[in-house]
Amino acid sequence: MAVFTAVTLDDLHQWIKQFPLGRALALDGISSGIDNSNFFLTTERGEYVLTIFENLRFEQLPFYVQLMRHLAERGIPVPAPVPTASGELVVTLHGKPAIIVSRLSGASQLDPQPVHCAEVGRMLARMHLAGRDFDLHQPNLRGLDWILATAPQVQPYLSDGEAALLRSETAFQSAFAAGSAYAALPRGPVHADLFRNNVMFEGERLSGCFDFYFAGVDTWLFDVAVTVNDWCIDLATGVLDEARVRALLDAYHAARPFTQDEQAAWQPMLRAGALRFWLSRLYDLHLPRAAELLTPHDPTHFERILRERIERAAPALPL
Ligand SMILES: Nc1ncnc2c1ncn2[C@@H]1O[C@H](COP(=O)(O)OP(=O)(O)O)[C@@H](O)[C@H]1O
Ligand SMILES: N[C@@H](CCOP(=O)(O)O)C(=O)O
Repeated sequence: MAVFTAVTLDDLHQWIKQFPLGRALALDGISSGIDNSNFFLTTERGEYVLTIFENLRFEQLPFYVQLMRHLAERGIPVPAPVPTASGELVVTLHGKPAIIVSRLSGASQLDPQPVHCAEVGRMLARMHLAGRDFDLHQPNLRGLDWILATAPQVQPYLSDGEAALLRSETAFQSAFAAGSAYAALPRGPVHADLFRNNVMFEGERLSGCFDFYFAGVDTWLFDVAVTVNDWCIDLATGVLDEARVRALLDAYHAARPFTQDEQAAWQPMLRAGALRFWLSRLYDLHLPRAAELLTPHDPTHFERILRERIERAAPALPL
């Protein structure tokens, strides 16, 4: 998509002076992405990305932007927000919240092999460990509370089979979340949307990850499940590819060993990760946001994944 909000170099001539970046030399809209207006920005000091937030309000941004800064300062390859001379990370441009962040190198790897999955697993474990001393708290806004509030809204639009699955899985997840194993799971800041299109590689080296705008505090295992459900599957069927699952989980485990409680929670958590995105895609399809001008992602993709996780156990977490 897109650029919802047009910006020109002239618009930036005075505006950019609040940043220690020198003059703006070039500005190019980025066509991919569906939530915000993003631009590659070249200044006298280097290469950056300018993001104008189309749906998030100012007060919703500190957690995401401060988390990116926290992780970047600890060597995790995420965009580093650029503060203004007065220390502000979020400013206003054309009446909307905007940030400037460092530009990451590389490109998405949409057909990942085990070597790429291992890199993602290693980086994800390091991200979780680096987030332990992050002092802001915001729940995962697409967690169980959101699921229980959203499911009834989409029910009227569903087939009998879809409606039955949604009812049974929300009941299953409510019972799972009320259990002692779930309560014992390690948790902290999670990305919660680490899909292939939000990570970049240079060859086999992971060079960055971005799009922290679904991040929140949740179980680390939820983040692993979301990631495995996108990086380690046959796209046509949702069936897990054992070599890629093993590569991702073994690399994660080597950096941050999984606990016994996580072993017990692994299968239900893969279902939770599938339910979360099946439901958000159903919502976007049947109840699109006013600003939603694009073809939403296909919900059936995650219905298939959920049914597959229910019917067939995934490879276990490494001990
Ligand atoms: N810091 C960055 N460095 C390099 N490319 C980026 C960066 N942030 C975003 N991009 C590019 O912009 C595209 C859209 O970004 P994304 O965050 O997915 O959009 P949206 O904000 O709509 O979710 C990405 O697919 C990527 O190609
Ligand atoms: N990645 C998720 C969430 C929405 O997608 P995005 O392109 O806005 O990151 C999905 O595919 O449903």
